[in-house]
Amino acid sequence: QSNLPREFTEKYWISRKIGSGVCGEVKLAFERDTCKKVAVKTINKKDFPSIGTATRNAEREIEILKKIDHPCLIKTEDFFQTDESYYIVLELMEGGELFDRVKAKKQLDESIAKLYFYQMLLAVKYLHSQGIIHRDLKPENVLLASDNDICLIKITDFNQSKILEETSLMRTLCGTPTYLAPEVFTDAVTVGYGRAVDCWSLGVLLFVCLGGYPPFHTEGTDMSVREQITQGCYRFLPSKWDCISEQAKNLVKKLLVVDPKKRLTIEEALQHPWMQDKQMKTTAFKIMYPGGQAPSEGDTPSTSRKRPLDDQEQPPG
Ligand SMILES: CCC/C(=N\NC(=N)N)c1ccc(NC(=O)c2cc3cc(OC)ccc3[nH]2)cc1
Repeated sequence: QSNLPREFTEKYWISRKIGSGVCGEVKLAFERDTCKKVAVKTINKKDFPSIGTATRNAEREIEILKKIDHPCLIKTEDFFQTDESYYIVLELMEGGELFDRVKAKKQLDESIAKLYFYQMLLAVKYLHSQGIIHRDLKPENVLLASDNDICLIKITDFNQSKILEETSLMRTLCGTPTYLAPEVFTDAVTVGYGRAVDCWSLGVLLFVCLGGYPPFHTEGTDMSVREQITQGCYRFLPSKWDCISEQAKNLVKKLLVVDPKKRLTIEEALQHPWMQDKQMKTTAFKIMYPGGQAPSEGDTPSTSRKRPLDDQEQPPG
């Protein structure tokens, strides 16, 4: 054990390593008084090229982790730090990473992939509503609550996330443009599509869950992965995709659109025919809100909704 803070070891008993990421590892731990199982993510401050960004990144991630509140986003339970590392105590997701589940199953049943994808859409919709772009959505960063196929998922790892704040361009475009050059307007039209990067990644995630292999990869082609992505060049291999519905394929196609302005938004993905599945949504709400009612106006101030939950988050009538 690298020198864990004393107040940490007084409260928790560290067991074994359960996952490892690029910037630190995840260990299983037990809260001494309650014997409750938790996950402890260690983020080493020194494992980064430029020390400054590491600490700033980790502090921003911790700021995000403390601010977010959604059933499909990882929650922190406790937090410690030493000069070398941050120790973040998290709810334990016993099912591990979606990456390993897809690998073990080869490809997910369409109904299971739909249940997980619906939860991912609601989680990312919530993040975007809080002005946060994840920017690193991948199967390694989607955790499963249990070993059952029907289970809650949570998105994690906000290391690459970005908090959208008001920009000087926004303030400029509010004023009278008497002296404003034309290119400020023409360049401005592409501004505000930061969220679209998460929609592309969700398209790749859905492709991997359904097909069991990534749409853009190295083997079997002489195009670089970069070229495949910039040209939107991928294939539905018949052996893997013949058993999958046209509607599912259609949603993948509409997310893996190269032009961010033409790509489906989260809202549009939630409206897609493949997502109009009352039984799946009923199941999703039961695992997301086991206590019963989904939050509505006012009783969960932390969601600070400007308007009542639209039909996406209301339990299906
Ligand atoms: C610090 C919180 C965000 C974070 N990573 N952040 C980052 N990489 N900068 C992060 C990254 C990974 C995890 N992973 C887990 O909690 C986890 C639980 C688990 C259980 C497993 O088997 C039972 C296997 C892998 C697991 N990972 C939790 C949080």
